[in-house]
Amino acid sequence: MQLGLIGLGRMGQIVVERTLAAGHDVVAFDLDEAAVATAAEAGADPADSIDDLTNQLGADKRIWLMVPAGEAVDVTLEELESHLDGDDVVVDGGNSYFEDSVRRAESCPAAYLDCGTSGGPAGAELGFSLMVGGPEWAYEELEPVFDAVATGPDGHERMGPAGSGHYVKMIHNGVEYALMQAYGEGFELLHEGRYDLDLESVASVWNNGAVIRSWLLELCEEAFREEGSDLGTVADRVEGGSTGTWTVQEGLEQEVPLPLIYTALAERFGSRADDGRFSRRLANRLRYGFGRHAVPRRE
Ligand SMILES: NC(=O)C1=CN([C@@H]2O[C@H](COP(=O)(O)OP(=O)(O)OC[C@H]3O[C@@H](n4cnc5c(N)ncnc54)[C@H](O)[C@@H]3O)[C@@H](O)[C@H]2O)C=CC1
Ligand SMILES: O=C(CO)[C@H](O)[C@H](O)COP(=O)(O)O
Repeated sequence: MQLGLIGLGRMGQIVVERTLAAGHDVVAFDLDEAAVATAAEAGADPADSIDDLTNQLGADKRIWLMVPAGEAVDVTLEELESHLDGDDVVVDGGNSYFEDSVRRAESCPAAYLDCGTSGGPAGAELGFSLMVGGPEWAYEELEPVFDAVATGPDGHERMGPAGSGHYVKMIHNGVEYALMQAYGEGFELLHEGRYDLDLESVASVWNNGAVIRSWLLELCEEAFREEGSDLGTVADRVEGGSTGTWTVQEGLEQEVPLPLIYTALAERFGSRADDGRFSRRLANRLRYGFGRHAVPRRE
């Protein structure tokens, strides 16, 4: 298959590499020329504009967007619009708000798949977990690419109609916030508590058979190994927050109580006051662990 890839940052480059490794062809475009050059070095055909990208794709275009959620997706779709018809498929693999995806699916001339992507840059080798919403025929058409980008055939699933992929990913992120908060509180108590503990050892022993073992806990272990038990210069400022906010808003609309997710979100907002909480410093470092997000540091 030939795939057009727009957005070649931390996540897009991985989609390029995994798609090429599975024997498909990739035409790659990004506003940043250096990112296009990196994709070309990996074996993709470079494009210098969206016009160029669509010209290089034949009929029945398959295009994957991996640009930041929000305006960049709308701008890209506007530019693509005149090149698309009903036999084409566009995948949005970013963290778009699900209602935006429903709107885009209605107005896009191509079949539109909203694809929640989990695993982050750190999960590149293993492959991602993909939660896909949209028309069944388009999902089936893209299955060879999903097989390549995901951990394999079990790493992707069609969730339902338009919006459902990004809806599931939004709630996944709410869960992610709450889990980070729970690990953060536990390690904060261990850090402030009665014993002088090596937190890397605690995380390591928990990761070997304990009920609470997980990838996030492996990232805690990595964070303590790389930063030290006191987390060194990692600041107590946790960035991000959009997907958690949407999850909490949806909980309110559906009248489903989400006290843990809400508290984790409130902690993030509270962290911007800078009062040194250990749990917030661990959450800050974990966002680097899974997402390669920048780590605010203390002076
Ligand atoms: N980093 C992570 O852990 C994860 C990120 N995501 C989502 O994937 C999407 C991409 O994330 P990252 O790769 O981390 O971001 P990134 O910031 O590393 O890369 C975004 C790329 O898009 C390019 N870009 C921006 N506007 C563009 C436009 N109009 N046309 C063409 N290229 C454009 C930028 O130049 C950049 O190379 C976002 O929606 C993000 O929320 C999803 C799961 C995990
Ligand atoms: O989707 C992700 C992980 O699953 C991204 O890393 C996302 O950026 C995390 O959300 P936030 O930026 O609000 O921490």
